[in-house]
Amino acid sequence: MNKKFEKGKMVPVPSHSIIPERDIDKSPILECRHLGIDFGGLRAVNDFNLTIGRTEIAGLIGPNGAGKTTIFNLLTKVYQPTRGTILLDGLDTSGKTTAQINRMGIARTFQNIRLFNNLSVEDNVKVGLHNQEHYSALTGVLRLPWYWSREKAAHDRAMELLSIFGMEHLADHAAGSLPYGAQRRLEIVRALATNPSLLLLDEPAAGMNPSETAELMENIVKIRDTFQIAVMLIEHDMKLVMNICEGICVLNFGQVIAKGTAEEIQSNPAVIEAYLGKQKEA
Ligand SMILES: Nc1ncnc2c1ncn2[C@@H]1O[C@H](COP(=O)(O)OP(=O)(O)OP(=O)(O)O)[C@@H](O)[C@H]1O
Repeated sequence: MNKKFEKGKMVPVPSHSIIPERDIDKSPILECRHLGIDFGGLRAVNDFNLTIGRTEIAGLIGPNGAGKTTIFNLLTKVYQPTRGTILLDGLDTSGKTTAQINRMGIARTFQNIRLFNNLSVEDNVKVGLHNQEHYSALTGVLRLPWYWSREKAAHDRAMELLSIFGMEHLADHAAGSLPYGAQRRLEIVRALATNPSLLLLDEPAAGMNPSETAELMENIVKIRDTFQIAVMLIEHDMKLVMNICEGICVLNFGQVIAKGTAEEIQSNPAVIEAYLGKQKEA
């Protein structure tokens, strides 16, 4: 039987639940084929192959410097690959820009929070929503009726998205004034506002306390279930990864050393030596 993470523990879910089986084989949302990038003489990522299902929560783990963030940068075209192909929903993303990739359906958060600190919480979300807006500059400058109806829709949508994390009451606050955990949640909301089919989260639990992390786990699953999207996350918090990721990929020195379920990964000797073993020593 499937299990899901709820109120701090794994619980069985009934068979009619929308929590999917791993759906990799049903036209994956993402496929990386022989992906690689060199920085001068350094092969930061090499022969990276990965397939992610449409509603899968996937984990990318590995020791510091293994190449995890570089893979996110490749997926979002911050870097163009030296080798290999990335297919998003079956479409080759070669030569696309970061903005084009976002419109194609990949949104991300960053290891170091990147909010507009002086803008309100609501306006930070609207920045993501405006990726979807199509009214002309003239409509905006002249404040034509169409503009106001779009602005009302944007406000309503921003509040709806903020409600995922129970943050509607913070809408008017400056983003920079929020506590750290709330800023991380706002980054996720802003990424969701761009309407992605694949959400990339770079260390979403970094700096969170255990109760915030437990709540985050529930919310990541809730986001996947509500929006029916795929989530790929980089995370050093093994409890989070092992509890909510259906598929886990382990990198070391830019190479995949293991792929599988939490159970398979935890008992893989190469992983224990390269990653979990090192954690135990620490
Ligand atoms: N723009 C760049 N120029 C040169 N080297 C880079 C660049 N970006 C990343 N690297 C190198 O590539 C390797 C992988 O770095 P990356 O940041 O992807 O690792 P990571 O697995 O995300 O690490 P961490 O868990 O510490 O965030 C490192 O050796 C890093 O120094």
